[in-house]
Amino acid sequence: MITEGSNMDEMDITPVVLTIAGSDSGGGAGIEADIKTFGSLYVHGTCAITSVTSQNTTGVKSAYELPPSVVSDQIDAVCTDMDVRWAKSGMLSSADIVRQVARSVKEYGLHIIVDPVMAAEAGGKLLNEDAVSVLKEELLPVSYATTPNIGEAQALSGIDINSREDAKDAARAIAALGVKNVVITGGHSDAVDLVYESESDLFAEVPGRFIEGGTHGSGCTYSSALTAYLARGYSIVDAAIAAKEFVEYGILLSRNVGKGVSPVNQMGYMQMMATKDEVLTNTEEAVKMLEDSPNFSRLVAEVGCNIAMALPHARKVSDVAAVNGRIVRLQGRPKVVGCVGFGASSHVARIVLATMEFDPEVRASVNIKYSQNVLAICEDMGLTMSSFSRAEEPEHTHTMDWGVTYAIDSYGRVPAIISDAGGMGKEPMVRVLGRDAIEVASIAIEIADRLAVMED
Ligand SMILES: Cc1ncc(COP(=O)(O)OP(=O)(O)O)c(N)n1
Ligand SMILES: Cc1nc(C(=O)O)sc1CCOP(=O)(O)O
Repeated sequence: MITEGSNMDEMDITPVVLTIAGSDSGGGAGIEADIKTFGSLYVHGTCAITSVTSQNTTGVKSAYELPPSVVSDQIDAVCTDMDVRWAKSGMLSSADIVRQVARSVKEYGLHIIVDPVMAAEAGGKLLNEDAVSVLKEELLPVSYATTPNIGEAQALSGIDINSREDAKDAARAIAALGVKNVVITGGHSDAVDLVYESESDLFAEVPGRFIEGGTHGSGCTYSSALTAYLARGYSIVDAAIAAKEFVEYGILLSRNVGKGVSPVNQMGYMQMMATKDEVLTNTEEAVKMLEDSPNFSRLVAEVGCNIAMALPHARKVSDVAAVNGRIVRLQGRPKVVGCVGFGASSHVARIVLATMEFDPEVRASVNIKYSQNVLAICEDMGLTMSSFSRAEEPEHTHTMDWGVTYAIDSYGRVPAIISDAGGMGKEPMVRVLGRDAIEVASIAIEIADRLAVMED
């Protein structure tokens, strides 16, 4: 129940952040991207619009610049009413607007993150040429951070960036203008972001991955996520790590709207967090089912068992939930050691990741003890089956990646069961595959129950 008191408490702790930027009618970049990002990161977003662009996924068609006094009126309205400490700027359009923003930043003591937006990816100028020098001379000296991409960093520093060392030189040159922190995004030839803290003269590298998907508005989304995390008390490096992850999920879950470059989905991160909870809950329930099944102890392998379920679009072991200490046999019963978390499994997680390369819907697996009886029961249950032989494994591969790929390739599609008869010092194993952890646990328990009937 929301009472007046609890609402007030919430208002007391919600940071208010301000974006000073242009509007993108296509809803992918600019103010629209910023406000959606702020909302999904639990800060209250406010705005001062600098320019109204008629824009879509194919580019900027026209821009209607607002007078600097209208920009400052909006900033005044917000800052005289609310406790605004953190702000960001995006499209500033003209030298006069840049000058006005610098004045307002000083007047209200704002910690501003300047995204030095110069042009839209799909085409369209967003900052007049004569405004660049004003940005360097008047706004950056009063800024907390700036987030140029490689092209913008070159334009601000005058340094050609062809290597990580060049990027470091450029970051130092930009910081010399007076801005405290410089975050160069996008890497030179990789997805690494560079964070430079001028006060300590320290660099941090934030690794990333190239993600296929819509990227329109990625710069705006990154800088607004960075601002939101800073407003929530993160350090500049932690905020840069978190903002990168936010944008990666936004690109991954972008929706295919428009005829050009699809916009980043600023709700993607929230959706992924909700999905993470679902995957954890499903895996935890499945683990409990196995622990509560006395017959499952018959299927506990010598090396122990693990049950794993991956996030949709999983690419790495840390995208897969499993038991962090495996399931073992203790006094004739299955016993879960540890708890369920992401990145907890190596073997079963790799089985799932290799399977998802063929069928992204098959996101779960459990390994069980190998025996001829188990294989006969699987056949009897009508489960589709394939296998691999460790003797055929080439050198320098990971058995789980190679074996699963081999078994699926030779069967022609993803089967429900993949087995191997073991090798020198390697236990033979059966793996059950399915859409979620509860499904594979149910199949494993049915196999265990049938095995009990067969053997007793
Ligand atoms: C109004 C407006 N502001 C900024 C941009 C540039 O956005 P960015 O996030 O750099 O993304 P791209 O447009 O380059 O894809 C913009 N387009 N419009
Ligand atoms: C050691 C081992 N090998 C397996 C196989 O399927 O061959 S399953 C397994 C145990 C589970 O390992 P983890 O906790 O790394 O997923």
